[in-house]
Amino acid sequence: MDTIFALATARGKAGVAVIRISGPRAFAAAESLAGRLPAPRRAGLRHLRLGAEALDEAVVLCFEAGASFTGEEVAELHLHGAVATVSVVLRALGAVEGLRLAEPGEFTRRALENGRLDLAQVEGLSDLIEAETEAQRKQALRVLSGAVGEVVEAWRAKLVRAAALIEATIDFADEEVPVDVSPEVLELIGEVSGAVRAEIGRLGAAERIREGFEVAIVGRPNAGKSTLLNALAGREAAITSEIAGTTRDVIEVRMDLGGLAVTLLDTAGLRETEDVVEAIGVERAVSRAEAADLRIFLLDREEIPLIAPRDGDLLVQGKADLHPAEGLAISGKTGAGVDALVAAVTERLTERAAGAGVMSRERHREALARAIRSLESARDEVLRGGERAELAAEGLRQAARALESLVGRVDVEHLLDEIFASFCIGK
Ligand SMILES: Nc1nc2c(c(=O)[nH]1)N(C=O)[C@@H](CNc1ccc(C(=O)N[C@@H](CCC(=O)O)C(=O)O)cc1)CN2
Ligand SMILES: Nc1nc2c(ncn2[C@@H]2O[C@H](COP(=O)(O)OP(=O)(O)OP(=O)(O)O)[C@@H](O)[C@H]2O)c(=O)[nH]1
Ligand SMILES: [Mg+2]
Repeated sequence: MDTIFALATARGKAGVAVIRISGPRAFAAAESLAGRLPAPRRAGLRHLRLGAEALDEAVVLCFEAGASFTGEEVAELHLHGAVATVSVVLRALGAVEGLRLAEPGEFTRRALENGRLDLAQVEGLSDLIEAETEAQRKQALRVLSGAVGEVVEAWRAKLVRAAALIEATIDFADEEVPVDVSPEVLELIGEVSGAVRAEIGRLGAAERIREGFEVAIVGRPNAGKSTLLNALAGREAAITSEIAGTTRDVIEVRMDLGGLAVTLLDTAGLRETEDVVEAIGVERAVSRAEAADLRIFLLDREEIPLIAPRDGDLLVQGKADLHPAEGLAISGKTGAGVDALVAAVTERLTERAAGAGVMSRERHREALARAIRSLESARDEVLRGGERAELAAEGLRQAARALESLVGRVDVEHLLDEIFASFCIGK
């Protein structure tokens, strides 16, 4: 097994920079620079030297194999965060026999291989590092702490019990008065499918928290959509003008609304048009608005929107500084009503986010759907009864395997490269 090392903190000038070394030669490598190492899990201040050359004065922290993040020997060098310091220490480590630079996510991959984290926790760790808002941080931390593994284990235990009940009747099929286990088996299958379906129902909201909700501003040309976007963004993200048909491309602005990641979309004004380029813009506006989680319809007075609002969408009167208005009314120009609009959007999205479960990816949705299919076929076999018991038990085992793939106990080798490719070096 190679010993790997990398800068674990962000690149560039910083107060402190941490280089992490993991593998069988981690302590030996750290010792070659730092001299006598502090006791494991005790920080010690050391002069790092390469021969006679002083490299830095650093804090050194060691974790023994079996009690570290990766499960291997880990040594950390907490350096002064100068670009030149990091660079000279990385070079010195690269010259140590048996050491090489880590690939992206390789420390975490080792943690997975050594059973320190399950696959869902690895995804949670990846999400945690990507987290920019409070909701993302909370959701990722829950997953990193093993929330997915806990639900999966509870479901799996029920399926294992149901399969065992069936197996028992197969083994004792010759008895005079066979016990009918099917009510209990059906009950267990029903409980697990109900819970799995509920989790599928909560997955969309969790996915939105992870990726961000999309909120589209739509309305007729000149309604003031781009002006509103700029007011919300606090900067001139979109061009505005008195010429109808100014916006053509969809303009995206990322925001944090009450701890939720939101991508706000400014779109082309909706109208029939001879202008080929504008028409493409209108087409994009319609399709992005339809796909968005929420639409803000910016209306002229008494105007009927060109696409249909859905339940929960916001109908807002624009240019409220020019005309008296009722209900939700804003002026992108003066800023009047913008705070109330933000509050209304935040309230609606917060309501949806409240329905989030612990699973948040397409991979999870697929595994849950596979589990449901196997549970349905198992239930059908139980209901048919008699000779089909073996098939019912097999369906239950398949469902259990689908659930286990969530935490990576089976068939996930092919997923790993993709998952780790998105990690930074040093994680
Ligand atoms: N300096 C430093 N800070 C860090 C990390 C790190 O690697 N180094 N982490 C990196 O992500 C996070 C903390 N995660 C960690 C997870 C497990 C262990 C660890 O040593 N686990 C052992 C001992 C557990 C214990 O003492 O209770 C184990 O699980 O056996 C360390 C850090 C955030 N802060
Ligand atoms: N008085 C007033 N004028 C506004 C307001 N919002 C926008 N305008 C003006 O209305 C015109 C159109 O504004 P835009 O924000 O470009 O309108 P838009 O909806 O993005 O238009 P398209 O991109 O063409 O669809 C500009 O001259 C703005 O200055 C407002 O709240 N009050
Ligand atoms: Mg515009």
